[in-house]
Amino acid sequence: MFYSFYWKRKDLPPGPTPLPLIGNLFSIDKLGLERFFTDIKDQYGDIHTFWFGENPIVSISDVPTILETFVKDGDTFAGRPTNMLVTDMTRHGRNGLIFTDGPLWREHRRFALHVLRDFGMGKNLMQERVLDEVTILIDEIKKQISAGHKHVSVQDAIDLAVGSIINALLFGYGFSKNNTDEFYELKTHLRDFMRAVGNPLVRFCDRNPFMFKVLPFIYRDLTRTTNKLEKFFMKQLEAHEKEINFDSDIEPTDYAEAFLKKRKELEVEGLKDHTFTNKQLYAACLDLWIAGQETTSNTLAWMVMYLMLNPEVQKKVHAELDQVIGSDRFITVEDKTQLHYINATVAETQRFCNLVPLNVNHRLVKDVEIKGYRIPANTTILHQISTVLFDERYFPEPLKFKPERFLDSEGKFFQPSSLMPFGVGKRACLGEGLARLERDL
Ligand code: HEM
Repeated sequence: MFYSFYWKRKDLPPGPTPLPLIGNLFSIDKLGLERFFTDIKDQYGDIHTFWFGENPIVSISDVPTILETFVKDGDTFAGRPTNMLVTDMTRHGRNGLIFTDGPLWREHRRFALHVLRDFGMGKNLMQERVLDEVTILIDEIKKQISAGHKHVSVQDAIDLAVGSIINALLFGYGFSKNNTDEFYELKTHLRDFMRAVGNPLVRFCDRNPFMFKVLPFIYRDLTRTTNKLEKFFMKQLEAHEKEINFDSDIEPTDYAEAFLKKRKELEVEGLKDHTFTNKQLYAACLDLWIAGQETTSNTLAWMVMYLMLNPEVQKKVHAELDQVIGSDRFITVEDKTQLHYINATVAETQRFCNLVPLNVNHRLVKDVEIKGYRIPANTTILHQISTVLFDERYFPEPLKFKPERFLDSEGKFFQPSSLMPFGVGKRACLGEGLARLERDL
């Protein structure tokens, strides 16, 4: 009792009392993530500790401290927790982009960003792909309306478009033509996978490999869905590998091709001990799919919903579109600087939909002192985006949907540092550029 209620907590920032074994899970379940985090910030201050099982998580909720730590001292805060059984099971060890750290993560984050940038800025390939999907999406919705459908699911159309963009980025083809079945199959696998990963019992045992040995049935669903997903991705990868011309000098046009060509290059150079392995490729594809699909698709679906619920905002958006773009062409990224009210509406959507109520855990790679607390290396720590986005100090009347909060006195859009839906620092969202493109176009 003395250990549970006092000793293990004595040097950490304050927070709600954790129960032995389950930590604060009862309160989180009762209040929901957003309310729980806002309540503990109000009660214990901007730096506090909550517990997932026996694992403490230090959370920072104010912008100046987040910038001082995660941004200014980025490398110190760039680790990911090491003892995560579920991650290791689903990615065959510490592979991929989201949960790796150290040299492997640095090399593959840089590689993925390089690939994304090559498809984006220079050649505008990404913009073309996104605009193709926008055309298909609008045509599909128009088709359903003129066919007299009483219910048109904009969300489904957005979901398919976003899925097509991610798949084209990874494997070079979309889903919007004759292969929608493939998309729905993958969505089903991913849904089952996320359910299995999110199973409270699985989460509870995540950091205790011992539990896996004692209660292997807990992980049955997880193993089954992981196998299905892996089979799906490996089938696509194997088919793709057969089509690639490794002797051609033409630049790769998707991530898998770039990855496989890089591997070939390293092998030709005689480097056998490299990290461009099949396990890494599978895990990176899984991470890019998981991180890039629902996030963007749900943000866009929320935007449509907010416009429906706020007709006065919708009217102003329309007026700006009529004035700046007209009705005979698509918006391109070049138009962005002139669309102040639309930028503000998009920013307010990302604030208000608060897509990541619990940010991804980071790990301190060395001891630090924050606001008088000495926090040892390897402590799990995060910046809590969700409490920042609803903090009165940065966003007065946070529960109101008000695009105007992002317009200055001349009606020009500005983006404050407190608007951080993609996170900040070295581990900020790797797909931010792509997500912005999809969001804006
Ligand atoms: C509206 C859309 C999106 C939002 C709100 C979002 C938000 C985030 C957040 C909050 C993080 C965690 C930051 C942290 O660890 O502190 C993250 C990480 C990540 N995101 Fe996104 N994301 C979005 C779209 C995307 C897209 C489209 C992709 C892929 C193409 C993507 C790929 C990733 C990856 C790979 C990471 C892990 C980065 C790392 O650990 O180094 N995200 N994202």
